[in-house]
Amino acid sequence: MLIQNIQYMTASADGKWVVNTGDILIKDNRIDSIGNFECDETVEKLDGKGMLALPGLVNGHQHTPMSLLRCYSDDVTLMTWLNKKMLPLEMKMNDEDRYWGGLLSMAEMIKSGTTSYADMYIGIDTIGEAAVESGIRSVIARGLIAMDSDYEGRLKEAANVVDRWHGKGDGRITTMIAPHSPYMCPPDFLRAAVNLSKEKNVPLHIHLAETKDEEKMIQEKHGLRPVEYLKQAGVFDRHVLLAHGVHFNDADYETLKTVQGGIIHNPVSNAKLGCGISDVKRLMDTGVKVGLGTDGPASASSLDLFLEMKAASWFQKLKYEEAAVLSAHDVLSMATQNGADILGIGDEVGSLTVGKKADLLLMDMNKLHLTPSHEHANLLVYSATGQDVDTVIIDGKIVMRGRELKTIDEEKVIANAKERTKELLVRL
Ligand SMILES: N[C@@H](CCSC[C@H]1O[C@@H](n2cnc3c(=O)[nH]cnc32)[C@H](O)[C@@H]1O)C(=O)O
Ligand SMILES: [Zn+2]
Repeated sequence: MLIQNIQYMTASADGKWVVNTGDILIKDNRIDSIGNFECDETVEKLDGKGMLALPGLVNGHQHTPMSLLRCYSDDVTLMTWLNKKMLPLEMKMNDEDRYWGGLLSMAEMIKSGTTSYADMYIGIDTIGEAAVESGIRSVIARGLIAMDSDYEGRLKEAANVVDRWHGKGDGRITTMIAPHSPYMCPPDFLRAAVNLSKEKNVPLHIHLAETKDEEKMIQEKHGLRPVEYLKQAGVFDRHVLLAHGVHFNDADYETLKTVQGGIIHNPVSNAKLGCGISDVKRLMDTGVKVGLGTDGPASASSLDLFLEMKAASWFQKLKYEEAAVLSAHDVLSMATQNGADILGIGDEVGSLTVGKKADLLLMDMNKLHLTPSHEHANLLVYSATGQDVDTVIIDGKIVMRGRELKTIDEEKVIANAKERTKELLVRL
């Protein structure tokens, strides 16, 4: 496929995003070359005039089936939301619910420009199926909570997810091991999860330092800070995706200095659940990689990463009372290459680079709110929304064109998601 006459964004070594114009040639599932070409008529052409190409966005932390619980419980603290509202309903969810909820999330993500994302949930087989069907790039993991004593069964399920799914969907599906959080995993269970990630040679995915309550709980139970607790269990010996990272002290930043992987910042979820504002500037100054995520649709309520980019930048500027903090350029890198690196797929995706997998979006720039274009990075972060994404290509395949999904029947997903939700509520 040849995308002709397109403006495209690449990040230079100093972290600044620049715009170029040319043609992008995609062969099979990779970016073959970028420049100016003539191709014969056998090559599919895509006119890029008026469009701006970007690397596909990476949503680094998700619980896709929770789309069925969107706006079911809001305006309460995290621990009330999770224990009183989410978990009881999630216990009643079946595979069919998770399939349609998963697909609903994937459709929403693709429509707003997300091409890769990380999922932590249960009933992963149905999520895997939905991911393969939708064409999205997905890093899936069985969320591990020590709710009963069947640790072995849960760890086995997590291992099975890796065995069955790693590399599926033409390599679009990869896997992780996901102990839920310090407060949901006792030490031996957490250590067993770390060992499993070693054994299976896949990264870890865990919630960390999301609330002050968490800090208190871990202190009371184990006499440690959440970061120390993870350190003692060997979490930082592995590549790890740490979701949230809001509450750290000086010693924590010191520990995080050498972390492989990094923090996925979920500003909208953190704001809505009243958790606090992660110190992204300090993390970055410390040398910790920071990516962006929405968290589940029941906490963020929207899966539009363009909204997260705005929130990330706004909140840091407010926190520091300094407009120069967390520029649009930094935020674009968080939503692309940084996220891809933290998901362990940064060699393959995250930038428009020859040889990488062809995951990209074409933004329709012919819009009132995107006119004029002095500085594209600023325009993308501060003015654009997911609705401005016109075309999405994942793994060399067009999954959306002219805002029409090619792999997912949108109306069918909406109808089924509504139906599943109705039935789920009856079961409660
Ligand atoms: N409930 C499952 C495993 C959970 S996987 C992912 C879990 O993370 C929960 N979750 C979603 N967002 C957040 C968050 O921001 N912090 C903590 N947990 C969350 C969500 O409710 C879901 O139960 C079991 O029975 O084994
Ligand atoms: Zn979460």
